[in-house]
Amino acid sequence: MSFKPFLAYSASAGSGKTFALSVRYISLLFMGESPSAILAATFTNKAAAEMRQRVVDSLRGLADKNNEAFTDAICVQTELSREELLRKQPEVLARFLASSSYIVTLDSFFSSILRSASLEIGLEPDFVTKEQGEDALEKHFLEEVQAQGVLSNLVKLAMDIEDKRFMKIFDLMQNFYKVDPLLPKQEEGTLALARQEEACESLRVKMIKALSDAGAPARCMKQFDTTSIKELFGKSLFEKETLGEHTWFKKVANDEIEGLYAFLKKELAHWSKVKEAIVLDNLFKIYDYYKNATIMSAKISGVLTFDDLTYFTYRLLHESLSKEFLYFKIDSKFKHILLDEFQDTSTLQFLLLKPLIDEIFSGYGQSEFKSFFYVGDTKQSLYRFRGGVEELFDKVAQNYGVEILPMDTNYRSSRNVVEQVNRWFETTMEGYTAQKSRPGASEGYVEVLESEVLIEDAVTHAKKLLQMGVDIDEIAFLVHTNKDGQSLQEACEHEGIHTLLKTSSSLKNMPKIAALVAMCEYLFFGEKIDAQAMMLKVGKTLEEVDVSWFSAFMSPLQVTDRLVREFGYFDEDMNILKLLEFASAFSDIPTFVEEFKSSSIAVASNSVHGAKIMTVHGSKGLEFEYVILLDKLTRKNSDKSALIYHYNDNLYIDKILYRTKGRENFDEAYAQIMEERKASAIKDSKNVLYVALTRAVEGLIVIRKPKDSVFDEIGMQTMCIGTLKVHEISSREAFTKHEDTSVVISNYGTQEVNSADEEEEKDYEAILFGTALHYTLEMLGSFDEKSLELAILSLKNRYGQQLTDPSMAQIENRIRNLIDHQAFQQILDGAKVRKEQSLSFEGELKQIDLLLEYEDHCVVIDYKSSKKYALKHENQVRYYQKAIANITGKRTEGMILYLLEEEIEIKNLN
Ligand SMILES: Nc1ncnc2c1ncn2[C@@H]1O[C@H](COP(=O)(O)OP(=O)(O)OP(=O)(O)O)[C@@H](O)[C@H]1O
Repeated sequence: MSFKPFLAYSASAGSGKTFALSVRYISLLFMGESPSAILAATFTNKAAAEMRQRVVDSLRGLADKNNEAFTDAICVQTELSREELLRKQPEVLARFLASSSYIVTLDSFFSSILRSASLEIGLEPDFVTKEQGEDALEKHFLEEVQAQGVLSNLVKLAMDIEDKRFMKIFDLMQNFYKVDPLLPKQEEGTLALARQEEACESLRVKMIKALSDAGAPARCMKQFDTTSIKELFGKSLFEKETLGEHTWFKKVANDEIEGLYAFLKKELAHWSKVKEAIVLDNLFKIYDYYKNATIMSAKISGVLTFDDLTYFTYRLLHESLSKEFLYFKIDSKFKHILLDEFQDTSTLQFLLLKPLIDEIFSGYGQSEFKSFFYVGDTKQSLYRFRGGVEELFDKVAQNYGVEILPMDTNYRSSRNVVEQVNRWFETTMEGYTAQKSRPGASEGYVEVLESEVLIEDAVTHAKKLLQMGVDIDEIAFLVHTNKDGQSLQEACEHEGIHTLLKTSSSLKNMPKIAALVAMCEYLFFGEKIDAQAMMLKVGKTLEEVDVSWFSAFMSPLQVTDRLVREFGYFDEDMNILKLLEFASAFSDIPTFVEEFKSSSIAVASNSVHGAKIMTVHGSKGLEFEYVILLDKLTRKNSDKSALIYHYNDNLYIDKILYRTKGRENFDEAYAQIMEERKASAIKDSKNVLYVALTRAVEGLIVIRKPKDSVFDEIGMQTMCIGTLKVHEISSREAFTKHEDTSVVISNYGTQEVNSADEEEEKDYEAILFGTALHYTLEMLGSFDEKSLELAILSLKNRYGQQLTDPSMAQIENRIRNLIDHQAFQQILDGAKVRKEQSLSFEGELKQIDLLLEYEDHCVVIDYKSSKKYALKHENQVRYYQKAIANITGKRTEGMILYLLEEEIEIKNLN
C-alpha cells in the first residue's frame, strides 16, 4: 500500500506540504475513515478555513480539469482508480458534510477539549477565548499583589536590582505564565548579597592600594574607581584571564596584583550568582500572586486568553484526576492526526497533543488502522522566543519512528521567483537546498529597488500593478510590524487604494483615530498640544479652524461626529465607525477619553476587497499573486530581555539566567548560552526573510532601505529579472470570483439611515445587533429557557462592551419569543438539528444558521432581525435550499425566521 501511516515531510516553502496534507485528509475519507476520527490541525484560522474549503471543493470537483493533480495524488494514496473515486464521491461528500470534522487550529482544538471537561478544574464550560488588554490583566495583578501586602516586595526588587528592565515586571510575569508547566523548580538558598558585596569591595580597595604601591599610573587606578559593584562588574577589564594581558597593566602587574585580580574575578562571579538567585527568588514569589490573580480572573470572568487556554488544558490533561477518562473519550475519536506547520509547534502544545499521539502508536500493530502525519519547514520557524522549538521536528520523528521525506519542487512560484530565492539563500542559509521549478511554471518577475521613502514607493508600485490590470485582490503588501502596516494603510487609502489590514492592533494605536480623540480632549480641556496631531492630519492650524460650535455639554458622540464631518475625516473608514460606536456609550468627554486610552478595540478592515497588508509573521503558509515587500520602517529591535531561558534536551526549561552586563567575562556557561542565543536570533531573522520572500506566485517587488536594511543579511542587491505580466485568470477562478461587494458607507453614526429600496447600505449598529443575535442563537444549546440563560452569558462576555443594555435585553426577548413560539417548536419535532453548518456550493463557503434534517426531507432556516432586505434574504435562502438539495439528494424547504421586536414571523418559501 502506498499510504505510509507514519510520515513527515520536511520541505521548503511552496513545495506542497499543505497540499499533501489535504490529499492525505481526503484519502483517509475515501479509505472509509470518518471525519470525526481525523484531527487535522493547522496554525491559523485562515489556514483551517482554507483547508475546509479545499476539502469540500476538491470533493465536489474531483473530475474537474484543474483538480487533476489533486485527484491523481488521491488515486496514488488510496490505490483507487479515478472511476472508483468518482463512484464513491457522493457518499464521501455526504458523510463529510453530515458529520463533525476536526479541521482546526491547535488553539481551538484545545479550547474544545477544555470545554468538554472544564468543570473538573472549576471552570464554567461557557468560557470565551479572546486576547485581553494588558491593562485589564495588569490591574488584576496589582489588586492581588496589594491585597496580599507584597507590593513592598515589588518595590524592593526594583530598588535592590536597580534594573530598569524590571519596570516591566508585568511582562516578565506573563512570560513565566506562558511556559508555566515547563519552568524549573526554584531552589531555596541562603542569600547574602550584602556580605558578598563587602568581600568584593574590600578586594577592590586592596587592588587600588596594590596598584598604587607598584607605581601604576593614575589611569590604572581609575579603572577600579567605581561607585558600585554593578559598575565594577560591567568593566571590560575582566575580559582577560590575567590583568597583565591589558597593555595599561602590562608593566605593573606583579604577583600580588594578579592574585588580587584572580580573587576579585572569582568573588565577582559569585556575586552575580547570588544576585541572580535573589532576583529569581523574588520574582517567583511575586509570580505566585500573579498566577493566582490570572487564574482567578479567568475563572470568574469566563474570558480566557490563549495563554490561559494552554495553561488550563495542560492542568486538565496532566493533573486532573479524571484524565484517563478524558483520554479515553478523546482517543475514541481520533485515529488519525495530521499536523501542519509543525516547526512552530511549541513544546507546550506538543505536550498537550502527546497523549493523543501516544495512543495512536500504542494501538498500532493491532487490527486498527491509525496514522500520524506532520509537515513543516525549519527554515520557516518564526516562534522560537514564544516557545516554538524547531528541534521538535526531528526529535518526534526519532521518538516515534516516523519517516521524514523531502520534497524538492516548488509548485507555488514563477521560475524567476524560485531561482532568485535559491540565489539569495544558497550561500547565506545553512543547510539550504535549492528548489526546482515545476514544469510549466511561468517566467515571473523579481525586482529589488532601493528607496529612502519606502511607503511612497510601495504605493507607486501598487498603482503601477493596478494600471497594468492586476486585480486589487491579488496584491499583498508585506511589512514587518503592525505599526508599519498602519502607516502604509493610511498612505494607500489616501491614494485611493483600498486595503485590508490584518492586524492584532487596537484602535487606540491608530494615529488617525488617536488624533481624533486627542482633539476631543483639546476641545474639553484646552491644552493646545492635544490638537496638534489632528491639525497635522488635516493640514490646518488651530487659528484657521472654527470650533465655536463646541460646548462642554455635548456628548462624546456628538463631538466626534461633528469633528469627522467638519474636517472631512471619514474616507469611508470603518475605524471611524467603530470609534463613533464606542463614543456612543459615554455621556461625558473626560470619561470617554480616559476609557479610550485603556481600551482594546480591534481595528476594522476597511472593505471586503482590497490589497492585503500583512505582517510577514501573519503571511506564513499563505500565497499571493503579487507581493510588495517593504523593509522594516522602524529600527531593528535589540534583544533586551532581562531573563534568558535555557531549554534542556527534553525541551523543558532547565535554567533561567539573569542577564547582567559583563557576565560573560565571569561565567563560561553563561557566555556559551548567550552565543547560542545570538546565533539563533540571526537564524530567526533569516527565517523571517525566507518566509517573506517565498509568498509570491507571479511577481515579487522588494523595497529596501539603502542603509541598515534587514535584507543586508542575505546580501540583497538591487536587481530586476523578468517582465511584469498580468497573470491570466483561469476560467474556474473567473467563474468563482465573487460579485463586487465592496462596502460603500454612505451613512454612519448619528445620521438617520433612510433607505427605502433594496440597496445595501451599512448601518453599523444594526450589523452589530444582527451579529450578536446570531451569535447568541449559535450559543444556544437547545431551544429552551435553560440554554437561553447560558447563551446570554456568552453574549455578555463576547459583546458586553459593544452592545448597549437595551440591545442586550432585546436579544434576550427576541430569542425567548422564538423558544415560546409553538409553530417553531413543532417544526423542530423529529428533526436532527444542526447549527451554523458550513456549506460549500458553487465555489463559495456559506454558513447555514439552522439546518433541520428529517428522514425524507430537509429544512434550511435563516435567522433575520429585520425585514429590511426581504427580497435579498429570500434569494439567499433559495440558494441554500438548492445547495442542500443538491448535496443531500433530499427535497429541501427554505424558511426565514424573522425575530422581530414584537413578534416572530416565519416565512415559508415553498
Ligand atoms: N503536487 C502538486 N501539484 C500541483 N500543485 C501543487 C502541488 N503541490 C502543491 N501545489 C500548489 O502549490 C502551492 C503551494 O503549495 P502549499 O501551500 O501546499 O505549499 P507549502 O509547502 O505548504 O508552502 P509553505 O511552506 O509556504 O506553507 C499551492 O497553490 C498548491 O495548490
